[in-house]
Amino acid sequence: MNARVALQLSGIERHYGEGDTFLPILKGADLTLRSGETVALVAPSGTGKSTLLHIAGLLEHPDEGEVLVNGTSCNGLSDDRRTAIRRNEIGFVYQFHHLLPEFSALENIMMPQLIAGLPKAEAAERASALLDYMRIGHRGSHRPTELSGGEQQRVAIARAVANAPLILLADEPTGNLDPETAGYVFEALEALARQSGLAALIATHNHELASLMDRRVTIEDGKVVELK
Ligand SMILES: Nc1ncnc2c1ncn2[C@@H]1O[C@H](COP(=O)(O)OP(=O)(O)OP(=O)(O)O)[C@@H](O)[C@H]1O
Repeated sequence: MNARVALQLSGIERHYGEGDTFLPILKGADLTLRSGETVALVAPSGTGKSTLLHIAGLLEHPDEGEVLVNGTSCNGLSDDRRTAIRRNEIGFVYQFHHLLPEFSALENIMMPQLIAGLPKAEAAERASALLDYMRIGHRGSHRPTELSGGEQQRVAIARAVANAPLILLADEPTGNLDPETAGYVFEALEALARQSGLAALIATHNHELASLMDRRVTIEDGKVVELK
């Protein structure tokens, strides 16, 4: 595949604790993610999936190694610059949706666009199109508590891609959903990646859903290893 490299992690090292509690988690992890590809990160609990996603998403610094987003090395950038790259290039989806409860589904999806300076009408139009794409166009005026778990998660995905990021990072996005809805959410992520050239890295414990992605990787002894 010759698509451009959206995210490159090289030689990532990360530990927690010191002295007696020293716990090395990532020990030279490498990963390349290209535009339009979906990669499942399937690894046992505690091996460092969330740690890797946080480092990839510029939420944490590695002890060693380099993170390149769209060719830009993020090592040594100011916090402001890292925040700007995160806002413009990276979307996040978590196991629990983290939607703002006092706003409607539509408003939740508009929010990142308004923060990015888009006019209200344009943000509303794009939010509405994303809701349609996720097949929940009829639920736009509802608040998160009025939506089912699967609907909430689809709103969260729509919000994560509202500013057309280059990279989508998802940490157990279907962990609390029933199998049918989980399959639906994975399909939506896949279709988005294919259509918009998004590069998606999705941590999941679900091997069946992982098999829907272009590639599967795991973490073994602190390194990223390709799964067949
Ligand atoms: N802030 C922290 N301080 C100390 N240890 C931590 C910290 N964050 C994570 N850890 C430990 O690092 C290891 C990796 O954590 P991480 O959350 O990345 O794993 P994971 O693969 O995402 O696990 P799960 O599938 O259970 O979410 C775990 O053993 C965890 O207890």
